[in-house]
Amino acid sequence: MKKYDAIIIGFGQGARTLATKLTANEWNVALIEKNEWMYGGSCVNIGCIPTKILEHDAREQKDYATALKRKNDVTKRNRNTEFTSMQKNERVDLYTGTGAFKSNHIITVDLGDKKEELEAEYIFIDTGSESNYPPIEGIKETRGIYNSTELQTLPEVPKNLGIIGAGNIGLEFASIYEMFGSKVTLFETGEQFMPKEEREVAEAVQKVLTDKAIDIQLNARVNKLSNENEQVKIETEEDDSFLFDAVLIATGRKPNTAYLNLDDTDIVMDEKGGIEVNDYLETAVEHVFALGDVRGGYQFTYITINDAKLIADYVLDKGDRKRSERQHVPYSIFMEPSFARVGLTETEAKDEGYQVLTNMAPVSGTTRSDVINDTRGLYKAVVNKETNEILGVTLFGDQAHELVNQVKMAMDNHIPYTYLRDQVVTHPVMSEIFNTLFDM
Ligand SMILES: Cc1cc2nc3c(=O)[nH]c(=O)nc-3n(C[C@H](O)[C@H](O)[C@H](O)COP(=O)(O)OP(=O)(O)OC[C@H]3O[C@@H](n4cnc5c(N)ncnc54)[C@H](O)[C@@H]3O)c2cc1C
Ligand SMILES: NC(=O)c1ccc[n+]([C@@H]2O[C@H](COP(=O)([O-])OP(=O)(O)OC[C@H]3O[C@@H](n4cnc5c(N)ncnc54)[C@H](O)[C@@H]3O)[C@@H](O)[C@H]2O)c1
Repeated sequence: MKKYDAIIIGFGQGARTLATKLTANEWNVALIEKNEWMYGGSCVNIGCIPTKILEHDAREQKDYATALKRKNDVTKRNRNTEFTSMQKNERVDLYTGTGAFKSNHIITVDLGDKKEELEAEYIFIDTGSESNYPPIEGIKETRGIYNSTELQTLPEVPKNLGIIGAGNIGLEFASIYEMFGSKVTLFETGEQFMPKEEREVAEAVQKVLTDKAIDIQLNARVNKLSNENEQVKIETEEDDSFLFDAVLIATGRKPNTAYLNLDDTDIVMDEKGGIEVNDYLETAVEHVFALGDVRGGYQFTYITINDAKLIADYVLDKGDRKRSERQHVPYSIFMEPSFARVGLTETEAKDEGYQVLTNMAPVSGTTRSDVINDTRGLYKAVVNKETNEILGVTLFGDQAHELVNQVKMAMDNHIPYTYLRDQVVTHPVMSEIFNTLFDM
């Protein structure tokens, strides 16, 4: 049996970060990836980068075939870079096969034609997440149903696209495919659109999408999928029926533990199927860690990378960072225009007992909106009345995905809102909106 200092199962962005740090400290590492088209993980191959390329090119009104080709070319190039960076690292053995636990510290790699057993004191699980399919009648056997990975490989844009789930993926894909010419219908079980977000901002998003002729069906419980001729029929509990050329399932992603054989270990799962970890991301088994999507919680590339850095510091004895000390985590939905948030909404802040000041600033009030000829959007801020610290912002409109990081930095460093209110910035840019937004 081959022995290593560490085995990493799954080659996502966290794995790459971790392998680089461990090998720089002279650890010998086995890195196991199940699919040869997934070196670098979801972000590089089927997630962040490919979808943001499509979004960018759709905004630039490129035709779909051209955008698809660019997306595929860049993805291939990035995957090769990921592969080569590990391949040429003399301390890494890259296995293309499926990793599974035989026991707490022994891993079996299924290489197709043979199996190998590997042993290590340290094991890191970075197996990501996979699409979650709700229990809808016909979902498995109906043709024309895709997850986000499959939809973005279609050679042509579906004329009529149904999307089940109006979360991150649902909203991003609705925006992208609408720009490429699809007639999009979104189905969401909830009564409210973007229920966890600031109401005023969610309503502004809903209006922009509706103005684009994206049909948003709320309170819509899809209970049957079937084929009618070459189309997909969606039937809802409310007895409505719809026909589409393609249907995207965007109802969340679940931790990918399917192949790991965790039953033969002492690793403990949480009630949502994520791998339970402590503040240093160590599982119930000593020296076995889980990072990124597979441990449940936030599903963002910057989280898996940050997890990897935290774990590396811990196992290499280079610092004492804890997950609970991680500061504010922002997020963006890359729609057109973009949406972003960090911290609390007004309702959440009040529920937590804060005395708050709030303010909203419409994008139409900025000089930037004249320059770009786009007045759509609304920014909202919530501030702690007692300390002047920012509790949260929800941003919708031009540059939201960039500007949210400015506010995150202010929040992490306890900079009072008055700093953003009074700061001198260049002109005419979107950052100026903070002078107005924080004038409360
Ligand atoms: C369509 C889409 C768009 C997204 N857009 C963004 C975005 O804009 N910004 C953002 O921050 N996040 C985005 N995300 C989320 C982001 O991609 C993930 O949070 C991130 O990639 C998770 O990284 P990870 O390291 O946890 O897992 P992954 O990157 O998924 O890596 C896990 C790897 O493990 C492999 N694997 C699984 N099981 C085994 C096994 N038993 N043996 C060997 N290998 C195995 C898988 O093949 C995979 O390559 C998006 C996701 C999707 C689906
Ligand atoms: N920009 C980004 O950072 C980005 C982009 C895409 C994906 N992601 C990550 O990928 C993960 C998965 O994205 P997602 O959009 O699939 O999940 P999600 O959790 O964001 O949204 C799923 C949506 O589906 C709805 N839903 C669930 N079951 C349903 C049903 N039966 N019928 C109708 N609606 C239903 C939910 O109410 C929810 O609104 C996210 O957690 C996110 O972190 C991030």
